[in-house]
Amino acid sequence: MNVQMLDGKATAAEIRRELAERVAKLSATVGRPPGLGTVLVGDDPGSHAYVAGKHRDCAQVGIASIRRDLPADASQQQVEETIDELNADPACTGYIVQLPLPRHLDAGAVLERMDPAKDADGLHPVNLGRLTLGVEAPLPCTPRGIVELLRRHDVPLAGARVCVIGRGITVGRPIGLLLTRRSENSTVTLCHTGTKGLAWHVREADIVIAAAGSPGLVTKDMLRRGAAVLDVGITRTDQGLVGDIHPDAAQVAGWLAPMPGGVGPMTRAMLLANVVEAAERSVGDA
Ligand SMILES: Nc1nc2c(c(=O)[nH]1)N[C@@H](CN(C=O)c1ccc(C(=O)N[C@@H](CCC(=O)O)C(=O)O)cc1)CN2
Repeated sequence: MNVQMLDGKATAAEIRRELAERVAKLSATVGRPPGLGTVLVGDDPGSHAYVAGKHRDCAQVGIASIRRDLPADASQQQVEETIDELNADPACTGYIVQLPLPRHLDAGAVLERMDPAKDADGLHPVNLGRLTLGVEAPLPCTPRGIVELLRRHDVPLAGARVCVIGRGITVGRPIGLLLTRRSENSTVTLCHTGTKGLAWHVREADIVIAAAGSPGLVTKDMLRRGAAVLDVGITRTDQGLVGDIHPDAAQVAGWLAPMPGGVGPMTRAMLLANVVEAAERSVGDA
């Protein structure tokens, strides 16, 4: 089978070029560029790398960066004061709280404290609720990136059977809300560690989205020939990064979003898109 690569790196670069033009227009209209804030708590190397990448992307498209890094032992109160500060900062168009937070912190309370209008990740309960209701809202970055990647590569979505593996807040839970909108019209099955007969569900699917963080979980014998297969799992090992999709899947897949270079770069690009859209909305509201 000749697999078509879903090249997230190239697609994200194209999106950044499109966004840079919109940022230039916004900056001229408003008199200053839109600003993205990040709140990072602790020393997790992966989280540090992702936040650094987000700020590099901002510099590339002309978005201003506001970075708040807190120590691993930061208290709930310290984190919430940082949230209050960003909520009040007019230079901050939107911001994110890098997840996961250290275990001693209440992530739900932190997300709820954000101003929903400044939620660049679409993870505030109000925005997830708006998404559920089908009302305009910033969309969670990875699910939005997945849909954008599939659309820009003409992978058919209407009527497609999608198997999502993983029920996390950033990918597994919200992706079903996006893909079952009338505009996408897919049918989504959400699988997780409690799912019986995972291989059966995967084999039924036209599109498989693996976001379980379980290295090599999906192998070629589980897949329908010609399926679109998206690797969203990232496990850091001594041998480097390992995805949820076994390398042999390329032998039967019709499309493949690899890790690295597939969905990850799209997540970053969609964060920029959310900030630009928030800035455009605020110009419209003024
Ligand atoms: N507040 C949020 N926290 C987290 C999110 C999120 O969307 N919002 N998602 C992930 C981490 N993440 C962005 O924050 C992210 C993950 C992976 C990549 C990426 O580009 N990955 C590379 C490979 C990894 C690497 O090179 O280290 C790739 O797939 O090519 C970008 C962003 C959890 N937390």
